[in-house]
This record gives sequence, C-alpha cells and structure tokens, in this order.
Amino acid sequence: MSTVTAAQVFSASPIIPVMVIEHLEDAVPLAKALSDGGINVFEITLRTQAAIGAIEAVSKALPDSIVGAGTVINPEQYQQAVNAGAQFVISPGFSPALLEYSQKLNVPYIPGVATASEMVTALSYGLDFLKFFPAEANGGVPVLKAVSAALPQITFCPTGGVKEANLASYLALDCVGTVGGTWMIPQSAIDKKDWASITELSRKACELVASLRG
Ligand SMILES: O=C[C@H](O)COP(=O)(O)O
Ligand SMILES: CC(=O)C(=O)O
Repeated sequence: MSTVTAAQVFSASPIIPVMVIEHLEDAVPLAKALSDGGINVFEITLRTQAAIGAIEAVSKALPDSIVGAGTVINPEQYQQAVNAGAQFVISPGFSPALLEYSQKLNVPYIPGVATASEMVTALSYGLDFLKFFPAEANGGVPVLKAVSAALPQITFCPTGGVKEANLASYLALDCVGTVGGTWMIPQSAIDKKDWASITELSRKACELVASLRG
C-alpha cells in the first residue's frame, strides 16, 4: 500500500464517490464499475457492517486505486480502517483525537468542517485540505466563495447535495479541489446490481469534469 497525502487524494480525482456498502459482495463490482467510468478514488463509509471488509476487498482488487474510509468518528475506527487498507480517512467533523491517530499511523485525515471557526481550528492543527460538509445545506457555493476570500489557504471537497446540476459551479471555484457525492451511485442501481449504469454515470461525471476543466 502506497502512502498518499491529502493533497494527492484531492488531485487524484475531481470526484470522490461516497460509498455506503450494505452487502460485501457489492463492494468490488461497484468500485470496478466506477473505475471503468474513470473514477479511481473511493470513500467507503463506515456506516455499515460491511464497510471494513469492503475497504479490504476493494484495496486488494483495485491496487492502483486510492481507497479511503469515510464517516470515521473515533480512533478505533481509524485503526480498523487503516488495518483494512484505507489510504486516507474522512470524517463528517473535526476531532483532535482523530488527528492524533492520523499522525500516529501516518495516514491523512480529511475532516469535515462547516463554519469559519471549524476551518480556523483545522488550520491551526496544520490541516488545509478539508471537506465542506454538508455543502448545500450549509450554503454551498456562495459560502465557499465568502470563506475562501478570508481563508484562501484551504482547499475544499464539498460534499452533501453535490450533483450533476451544480457540479460546474463548485468546480469553478479555485478553493475547490475535488467534490464528493453519491449522485453517480444511486441506491436503486446498487440494489439491482446494475453496474453498467453506474459505469455510465461515472463516465458522464468524468466527461462533465473534463469539459469544465479542459
Ligand atoms: O452523507 C452523504 C454524503 O455526504 C453524500 O451526500 P449526497 O448523497 O448528497 O451526495
Ligand atoms: C459525509 C462523509 O463524507 C462522511 O460521513 O465522512
């Protein structure tokens, strides 16, 4: 497993799918479907029993991808995710205890922030690649524009309510390095094991980004 930085995670893909895996057997086909469409960075959320096994299975099956853990909220989960092969860790919020684990395990921590105070706190710990979560509910693009005027050193991954219709407005911001979301992995497609349609949505998302970024 290679070591990556948060900056490398952001620059490796302009889109990070937020994956909620209920059934372990879906993990690898889902990741392969996304990868076939052009997405090679995955956030597998620790919201289900299958998550740790899914991180392990996807890391082994797609060794050239970057697999991270999401919804990590305590050090035990940090350790489990890293043991399973997670190369980065995302959390809905900021926690100094998680940062301590990041330093101990040398695996980057990308915390969720929503307010200027949380952003300044994260910066004070040396973290400048942050998730803006939940993005749309917290004001979306206008809020990012306003905070980045004051805090231009932060690069964000807006997540929560990002979809095809507003992707362009987020990626147009200099402060946005990548975006997270579930729009390319609808639960109905996972339930039907319709991997072809997920590949198509992944491809469409990548083509849209390519047309925006040139
Ligand atoms: O918890 C959900 C994730 O933050 C992704 O949100 P989304 O389904 O609005 O893309
Ligand atoms: C929202 C998200 O990315 C997380 O649960 O970590």
